[in-house]
Amino acid sequence: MTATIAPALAPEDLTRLATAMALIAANDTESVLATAIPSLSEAERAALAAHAPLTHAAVLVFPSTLDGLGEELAHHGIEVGAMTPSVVVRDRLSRRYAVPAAELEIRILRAPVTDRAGRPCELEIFAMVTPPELAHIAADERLYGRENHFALAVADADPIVVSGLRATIATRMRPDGGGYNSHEGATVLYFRDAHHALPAFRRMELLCAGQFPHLLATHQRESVPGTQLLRLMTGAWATQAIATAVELRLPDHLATIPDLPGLAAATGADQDSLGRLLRYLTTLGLVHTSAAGYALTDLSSLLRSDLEGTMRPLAQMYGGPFYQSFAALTDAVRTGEESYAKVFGAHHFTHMAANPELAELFHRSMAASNAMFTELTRVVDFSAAGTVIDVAGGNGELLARVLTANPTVHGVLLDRPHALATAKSTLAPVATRCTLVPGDFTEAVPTVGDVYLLSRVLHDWTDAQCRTILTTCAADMPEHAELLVIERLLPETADTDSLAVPWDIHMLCNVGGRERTESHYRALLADAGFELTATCPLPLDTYVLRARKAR
Ligand SMILES: C[S@@+](CC[C@H](N)C(=O)[O-])C[C@H]1O[C@@H](n2cnc3c(N)ncnc32)[C@H](O)[C@@H]1O
Repeated sequence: MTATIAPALAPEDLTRLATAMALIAANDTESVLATAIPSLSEAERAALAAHAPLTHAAVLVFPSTLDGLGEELAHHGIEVGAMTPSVVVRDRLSRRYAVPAAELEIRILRAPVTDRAGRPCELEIFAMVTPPELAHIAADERLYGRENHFALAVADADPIVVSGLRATIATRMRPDGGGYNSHEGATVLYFRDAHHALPAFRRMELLCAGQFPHLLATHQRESVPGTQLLRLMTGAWATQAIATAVELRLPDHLATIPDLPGLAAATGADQDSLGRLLRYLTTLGLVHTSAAGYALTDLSSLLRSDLEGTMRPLAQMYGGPFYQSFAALTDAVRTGEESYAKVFGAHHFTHMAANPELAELFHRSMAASNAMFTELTRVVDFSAAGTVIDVAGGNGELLARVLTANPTVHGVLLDRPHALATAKSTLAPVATRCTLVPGDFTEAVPTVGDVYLLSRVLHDWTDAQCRTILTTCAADMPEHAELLVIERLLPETADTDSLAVPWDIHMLCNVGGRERTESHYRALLADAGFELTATCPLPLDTYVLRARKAR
């Protein structure tokens, strides 16, 4: 006589198991990746699939007992192998529901299934023995399915491969904990996209044979949302640490002095405090610390004052005047008016005009982005241009580069009188081919040019003001002349990272302007009678937009 099996599984859990099996049957590695992480490029998806194919879909169920569970599952067509204890999911539930881990009995069972491509996969079943006093866990987990996931198994798990795969997924899905299961000799890393439209695709597991304690620790830290939030909230500390470093001329001294007492003596700083600053700068990637002492990194080398195109003035501006105006960002967001004018009593450009020293620092800071200027002379062929007009060219850094790279070209620098004062020395090496013209681009620009530059000008102004500037240019430029607009471009879609996004806030705060998308600039140019003919990328997320008068 066959013994009757008392059912241990609730009907809703059987339904959930059937749904998970159907999901695997309807998917394969490619489709799971395409659905779960749609922003992956085709190449990334193919590489991920090659390194870590789909291995299982997991469901957490709540039997009253483990006795007879295998037979009951078999009765429903789910043939499972041996049970192993769960460690990671048990610990997650223990933390989530404040129940001691020792009081949770969870086993892992696996049933072979095939995906839609006919590849062998598994249904992974976490079975948590659920006495009545733990019924609330079952109810909550069934409702939210927090432990449901698809898993990718890393074929040849080594630390480099695992860290690369982890980094690729972590740019799209948030790290969501993980652990090492000693019973299975495997590390699991979870990721989550809480906003994914399909609940079944909200979690992903990277299953790696072996132990990766360092990687796991990083993943666990990143999984705590508070860690990331603390880093973000204290971003201003990094701004100030860098400003302090340049104030003390630390990057200059680090070039020759490796030891703390020597650095403290050279900078005139308190040794203990300087040591603490150096430790923070090390975590920011600005100082290299080793047994040999302290040294500059590629990043902090850019802050040396003797470097051509040094970024030191930028560090001084961001840690100085712009730091103060950013403190009033709330006001700018509330009113739509730039906070700089409220903090300093005048619009940015008026304030600069009245403060020559600050204006000089500002213009040097603008010139610090010389990487984009150098590239512009490579991307655009200026050699056939008789005259290049740099409209609001600041301290002449860009025009100097254009004229130096093109020995037959003449240049005209138009700007406010105070800006021209700072331009004379920059343009001294090409002075015989260059004219400085004080003026106002809302009234007139020189009429003799073949190429007109508007570099980082339009982003300082509202759309209406941009139309005035562009209309003035269109009216005064010869028919054949080309207009080159150099700006950061806001991404047309939300999923692309760009420096233009934070700089848009910078513009709001400091000048009352804005960063724009390419299509926004195209429309502004069209309003003034220009047509955009090409857009070419430059370093530091900037672009040159090439335009001609529409015919
Ligand atoms: C952000 S800076 C850009 C400087 C330079 N083109 C560059 O890319 O480094 C803006 C420039 O616009 C100039 N400017 C502001 N108002 C102006 C006006 N009404 N007419 C001409 N230039 C003006 C400022 O003096 C400043 O040099």
